[in-house]
Amino acid sequence: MNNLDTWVFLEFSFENYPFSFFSRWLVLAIAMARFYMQKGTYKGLYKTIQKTLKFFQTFAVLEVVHCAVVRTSVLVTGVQVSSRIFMVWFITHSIKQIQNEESVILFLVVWTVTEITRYSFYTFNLLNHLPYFIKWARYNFFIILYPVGVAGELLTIYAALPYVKKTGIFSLRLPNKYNVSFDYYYFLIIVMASYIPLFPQLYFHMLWQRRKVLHGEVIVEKDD
Ligand SMILES: CCCCCCCCCCCCC[C@@H](O)CC(=O)SCCNC(=O)CCNC(=O)[C@H](O)C(C)(C)COP(=O)(O)OP(=O)(O)OC[C@H]1O[C@@H](n2cnc3c(N)ncnc32)[C@H](O)[C@@H]1OP(=O)(O)O
Repeated sequence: MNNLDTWVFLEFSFENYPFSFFSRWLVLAIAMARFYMQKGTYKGLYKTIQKTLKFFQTFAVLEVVHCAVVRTSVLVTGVQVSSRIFMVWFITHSIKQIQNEESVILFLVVWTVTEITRYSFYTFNLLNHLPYFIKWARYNFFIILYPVGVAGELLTIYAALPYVKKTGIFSLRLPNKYNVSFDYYYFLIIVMASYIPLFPQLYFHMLWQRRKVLHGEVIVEKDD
């Protein structure tokens, strides 16, 4: 195998990708911890880690592709991945004024802890040597981390609203040659509102998984 083949194998083979995702999020955690220890502040943290974050989180679309081979819901995974990609590219990347908000650091830390736990779970599971602590962490941490992460995301979108209104970013006003109008400000309000029906579905999905894995209960979930 040449270098490219090796890279493609490591990145895209089903057996290896949990480990590669685990190591990426670990790299991000180390970068965040180093930044905070050196500077003593979270201001500027996003700017320092943004390239790594965008690269890793964008690659998470592979998770939707991998739904073809793992026992997981494409709908749940799709909502989870698309909301994260939306946060990364259409909120924090695009609206620079909010990059130093505490809420950004909040969801970044929560995502990182979650993904390190989740991918270490998948990695050890595939190796058939799963330490109980990792299994326990996978199916307990989310109880707190999910709502905290969602709060971080919603507060960040909320903080972006005044800038979106002021700059008119991603909005299309009439008159224009397509004769259509689009207001990103109201779109963001709809996105925030959509957490109300969608988030409980993701949360209950995880609660069902928890009961199945930790307590051996078999639950038939209605799915796509
Ligand atoms: C265009 C604008 C869109 C805007 C949309 C706005 C609405 C959004 C509302 C919702 C927002 C969510 C926000 C979110 O970003 C917030 C956070 O994440 S905060 C941080 C806390 N988060 C979590 O804890 C996430 C927990 N949730 C999940 O992990 C997910 O539900 C999911 C990623 C889908 C994983 O669920 P899954 O069904 O896969 O459960 P399991 O992990 O138990 O796995 C089931 C079985 O599949 C095997 N598996 C799965 N993936 C892999 C893999 N990659 N490699 C190997 N094996 C894998 C796993 O081992 C299980 O197998 P088995 O049954 O044999 O044990």
